[in-house]
Amino acid sequence: MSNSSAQHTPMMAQYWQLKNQHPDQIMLYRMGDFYELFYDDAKKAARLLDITLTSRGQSAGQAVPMAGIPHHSVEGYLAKLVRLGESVVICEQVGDPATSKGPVERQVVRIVTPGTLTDEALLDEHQDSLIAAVLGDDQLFGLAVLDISSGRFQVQEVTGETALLAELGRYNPAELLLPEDWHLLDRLPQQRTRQQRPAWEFDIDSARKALCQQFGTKDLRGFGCDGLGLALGAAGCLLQYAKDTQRTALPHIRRLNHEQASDSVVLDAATRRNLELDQNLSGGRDNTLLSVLDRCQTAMGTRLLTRWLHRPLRQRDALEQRQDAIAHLLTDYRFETLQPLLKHIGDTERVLARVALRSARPRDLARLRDALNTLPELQQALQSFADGRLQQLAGEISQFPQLADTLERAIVDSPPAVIRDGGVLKAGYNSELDELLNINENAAQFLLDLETREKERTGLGNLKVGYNRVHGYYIELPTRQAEQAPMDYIRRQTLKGGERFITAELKEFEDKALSAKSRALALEKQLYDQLIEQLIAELGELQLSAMALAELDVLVNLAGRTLDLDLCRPQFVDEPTLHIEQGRHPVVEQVLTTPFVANDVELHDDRRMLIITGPNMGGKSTYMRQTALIVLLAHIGSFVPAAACRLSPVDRIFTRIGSSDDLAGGRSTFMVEMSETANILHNASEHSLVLMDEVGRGTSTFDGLSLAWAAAEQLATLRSWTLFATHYFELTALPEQLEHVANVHLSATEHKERIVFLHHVLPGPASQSYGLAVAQLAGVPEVVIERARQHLQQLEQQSLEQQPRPLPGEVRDAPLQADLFASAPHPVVEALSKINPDELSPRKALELLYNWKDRF
Ligand SMILES: Nc1ncnc2c1ncn2[C@@H]1O[C@H](COP(=O)(O)OP(=O)(O)OP(=O)(O)O)[C@@H](O)[C@H]1O
Repeated sequence: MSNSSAQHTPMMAQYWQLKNQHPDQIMLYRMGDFYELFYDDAKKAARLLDITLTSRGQSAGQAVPMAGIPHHSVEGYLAKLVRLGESVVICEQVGDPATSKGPVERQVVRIVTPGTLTDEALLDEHQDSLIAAVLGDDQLFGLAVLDISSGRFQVQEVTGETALLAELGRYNPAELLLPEDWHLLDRLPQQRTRQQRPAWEFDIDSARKALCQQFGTKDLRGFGCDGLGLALGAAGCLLQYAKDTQRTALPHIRRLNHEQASDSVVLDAATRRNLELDQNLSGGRDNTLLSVLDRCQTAMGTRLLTRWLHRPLRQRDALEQRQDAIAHLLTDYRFETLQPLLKHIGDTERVLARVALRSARPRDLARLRDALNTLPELQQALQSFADGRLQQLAGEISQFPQLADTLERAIVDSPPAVIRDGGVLKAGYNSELDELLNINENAAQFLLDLETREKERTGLGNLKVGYNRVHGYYIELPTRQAEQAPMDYIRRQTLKGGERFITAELKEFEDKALSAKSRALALEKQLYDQLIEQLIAELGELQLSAMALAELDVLVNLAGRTLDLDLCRPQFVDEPTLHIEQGRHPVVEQVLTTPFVANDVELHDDRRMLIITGPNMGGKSTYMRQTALIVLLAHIGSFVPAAACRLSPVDRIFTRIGSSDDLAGGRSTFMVEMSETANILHNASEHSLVLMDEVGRGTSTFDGLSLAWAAAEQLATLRSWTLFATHYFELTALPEQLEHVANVHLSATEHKERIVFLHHVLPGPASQSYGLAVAQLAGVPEVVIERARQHLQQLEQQSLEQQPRPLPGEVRDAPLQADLFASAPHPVVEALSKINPDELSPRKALELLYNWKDRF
């Protein structure tokens, strides 16, 4: 059904005129107190929102399917639709119903899409809400990312598909814009809301112009973006999309940040996931690095800390500045004076974005008022801090005495949620408004007086003066007294038990009161808009202050956490080093009920790889992950969970941990494992930290062992910092062959036939494997364990006969050990072991031979 088909009613004709411009989005069409949905939109919304599908008369000869949402509860429905990945077009009545002929004029005022949200109710305060655009060929990609709820706008060019996917993994945008018919469409992750845009929207020259216009600059040199091509194309498309959806100017988007991959420690998507930075492996937020580290006072602080964790830095200067600031805040517990002040600052960043979009709510302004009122005290505290970065931040946090004063005078202490019904501005802020409100307030007294007067005049004791929204003011008499109403009473309404009247005097009052009320509301709205304009005039300074406040919050938080979690300051050094004394896993140590066993890591130029062996459950993964987390924390400028730490800067952290199917992407466990390994072997350098956990276990023992061996050899050649945990015992021979490789193992012991894990990392290879002991611990039935034990003995015996274990010092080219676990002994061999040839007749022997020949 569309506008083009046959004759519609005037209302439906108007609807189609707007709907045809947004065929793929759900349209909410304002009609009085409801937002209505029609046709397919109604059917879809009924299904998604579980609301009733009805129909509204007929248009063009057919019933019109319809569903409706009360306007005051639209936010909840919007949130649900957007979370389901839908975009929603909001159509409001803009004409005056009293004066319009035919349907009231309507307009699209806003399009709500998953990536362009700014309403507080639709956003998760602890997570950035991003939209990204991407374009490019097989090799070079332009990527632009916008956070419309803060104004942060970033561009970069990335080389290679893996790097692009890693960046998309880092940003995890709620919505992704792509050129139509883009050849790489299928290779991008499925789950995001994607919008395909016409190719011309990515045009680089037009983008350059639009961006300069947005920022009010001649070129993009000031942002270090002039040399970019594809990234600008992506940014141009993104900006246009943001304007289309918001339908208003975007004054808070004031600059473009050019991100360079070389500034940060690269984390690929798998590493981000494996290290459980802000999401655990089951997708939740508990027991993540962020959950342990974040006690920020403001939501914008939490979001900044999350960004830091996802983008560790390589610039030593910047990191040491942060460390100095944390150390300074720790001295004399200075951070404690700032914490309560920062709490008052709130989420200024998002409040300012709503101010810029002119959608700020009264409570936003109240929060901003509280924040601005806190600044003088905060500044005063900062003045006494003699630290470089803290002083810089203090310089960026301005004070806004005039704005603070205006907001203080203007906004009531606890304003209502919306400006619509008034009650937001304080008495005394504007005399005209006060006067209009006075008329209203005096009305109550006037009516009481009138009632007393009329009772006296008429002698009718049951006379009442009242008000109702439809009929206005009235004088009410019970039916039996209505006959006695004076001549000047004009009948207005008959009720069941009474009559309502109006008098000339009451009518005159009503006109004055009602007009005063609507005039007061209009004036209040106008004054409110003026306030917003005043704030917009200082938006740049306000945004700068908010950014600095968020950083201050993160630093104060890191100082606080240093004390609570017993962290130490890591020291960056030039010579290749990774030295950790008594390192701990910050998350595991929080959840354990038993004491955590701290362990050292000692790597340097002559010792770059550790082959880690030990029983299952021994703590290999924990040891490797804690090392990665310590290195990562050092690279965000934080203190780290260890007694001491010295390290040279790393360029990337790679992890090949655990097994996860990528069924949606059509890749098996082993395929995922090998793709990740390939990525590591292609990209690791001598500055990279590589964690390899049980590589090769996804395939047969021979293949797996050979692959693990070769991968370890290659990493040793690349000289990456490598922690290589394995159950292939053969790999413990590697240190004898390769320089700078060493064995360590996780200790365990047996006590009363039960295994006890000590979790200590000790030099040398593990002495035995304990696999069966762990299985027993896990509750595998005793008969199965016993059977496995017999089988193991048999296998070990055979393996010894076929291939003795390497002697210390013996050098081998490649692993040669038998396929220990893949196969049982051949049945012929088994049968042979059971017969005694001396007892066989020649005929029986020949029979057996024929028999075996037939069967095998
Ligand atoms: N240093 C430690 N101190 C105390 N407990 C630890 C320590 N390391 C690990 N653990 C405990 O042991 C459990 C198993 O650790 P982890 O997963 O690291 O073992 P693993 O050797 O990698 O096992 P698998 O080979 O089966 O993967 C952890 O969940 C934790 O409870």
